[in-house]
Amino acid sequence: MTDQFDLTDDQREIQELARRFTADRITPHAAEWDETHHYPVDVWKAAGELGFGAIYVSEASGGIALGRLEAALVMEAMAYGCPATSAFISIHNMVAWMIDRFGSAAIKDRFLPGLVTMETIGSYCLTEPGSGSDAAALKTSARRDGDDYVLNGTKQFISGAGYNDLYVCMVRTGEEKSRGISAIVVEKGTPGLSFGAPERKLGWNASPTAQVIFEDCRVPAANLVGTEGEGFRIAMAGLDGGRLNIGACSLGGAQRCLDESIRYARERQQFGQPIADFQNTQFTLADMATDLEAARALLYLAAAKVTADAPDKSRFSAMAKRLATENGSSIVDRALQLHGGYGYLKDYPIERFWRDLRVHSILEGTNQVMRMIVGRELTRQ
Ligand SMILES: CCCCCCCC(=O)SCCNC(=O)CCNC(=O)[C@H](O)C(C)(C)COP(=O)(O)OP(=O)(O)OC[C@H]1O[C@@H](n2cnc3c(N)ncnc32)[C@H](O)[C@@H]1OP(=O)(O)O
Repeated sequence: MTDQFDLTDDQREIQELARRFTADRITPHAAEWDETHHYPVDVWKAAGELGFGAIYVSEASGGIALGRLEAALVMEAMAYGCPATSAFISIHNMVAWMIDRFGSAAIKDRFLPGLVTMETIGSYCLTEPGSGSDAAALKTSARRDGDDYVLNGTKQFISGAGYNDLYVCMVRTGEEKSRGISAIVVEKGTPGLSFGAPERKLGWNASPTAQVIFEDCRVPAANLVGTEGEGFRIAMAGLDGGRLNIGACSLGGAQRCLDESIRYARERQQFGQPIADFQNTQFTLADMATDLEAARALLYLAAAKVTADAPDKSRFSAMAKRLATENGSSIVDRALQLHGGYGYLKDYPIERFWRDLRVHSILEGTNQVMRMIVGRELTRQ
């Protein structure tokens, strides 16, 4: 359990704060949000007041300047109630950090105060209809025209599209594949910016997903994050942290399903005894707990490496994301099996976690891309 990990008092404090927030504001409503596809913006604002919108943004920019382990603790705690909500907070934190870490003083002053409090909410726009895993093949163009860039193209699978206020978009400003990409902030309401119809999904219903469409969308050149051509590296650096957070969301969801399974196994009677007394149940629970702790240990180690900016941080982040999301889905699947027919019903929370966690092996880099990152680094001369 997390409690046995050697956390500092400050880390326990933020973990406890996130757990209380989740118990009060997220868990009681998560099933309804899933059912009604509700995007809980009011809950974001309350999370922002606690500093959860800018967990690893510097104090100079108004953030709470904690490390990636603290961020993982918050994501994990929130995902215990609703993985989709927690994952959305993760994306917002990634966007705020990218602006803080790479943005000019002017764009930090302009955009970070709202992002930090979650008065304004940010989206991350990398994927396109024709470029998913091969992100550097993106085509959305940004042509320089005077003091502006003029954007044309479409971004795909964008969380919060149409609802959120700021879109950090990776766009093509040059010919060279990854070095011809820049990052730019586009504000909602900019002429030429529109959104596709909401995607109909298996899960993650509390987080809307749609296309972001640019048609001669004129954006001030001052909105560039970093320098021209730096966008791909900024996008990848953001994902080093984002992938940890998604892994942490899987840990939180899996922990909830393990706890629900233990409770159910003690209560459910079959063949004259609680199913918890059967060796099959005990072995299943034992494996679920072991797989969860193994993934958690690797993820916390990876978080420490990203905080320390260690040379192997990207590899560890990829390994941790892969293990936590795969173990997470497998734990939830076993929880569903242990619940029998009831696990398949919406009367129990398991099926929602099963649907929500499934996408974590796909987004913020498929687990095949995670293996590619690890394999490349291991075999590099
Ligand atoms: C409900 C919704 C369902 C679907 C949701 C989908 C949501 C999303 O879309 S989230 C976005 C997910 N997309 C991804 O994760 C993209 C996956 N792909 C990748 O990560 C990369 O393209 C990857 C790893 C395959 C590498 O690509 P590749 O084109 O070979 O680039 P590569 O040569 O490694 O690197 C190019 C440059 O970036 C730099 N770079 C690479 N990784 C990093 C990093 N982690 N940090 C900093 N710089 C980096 C490299 O050093 C290199 O720099 P330089 O040009 O100076 O040498």
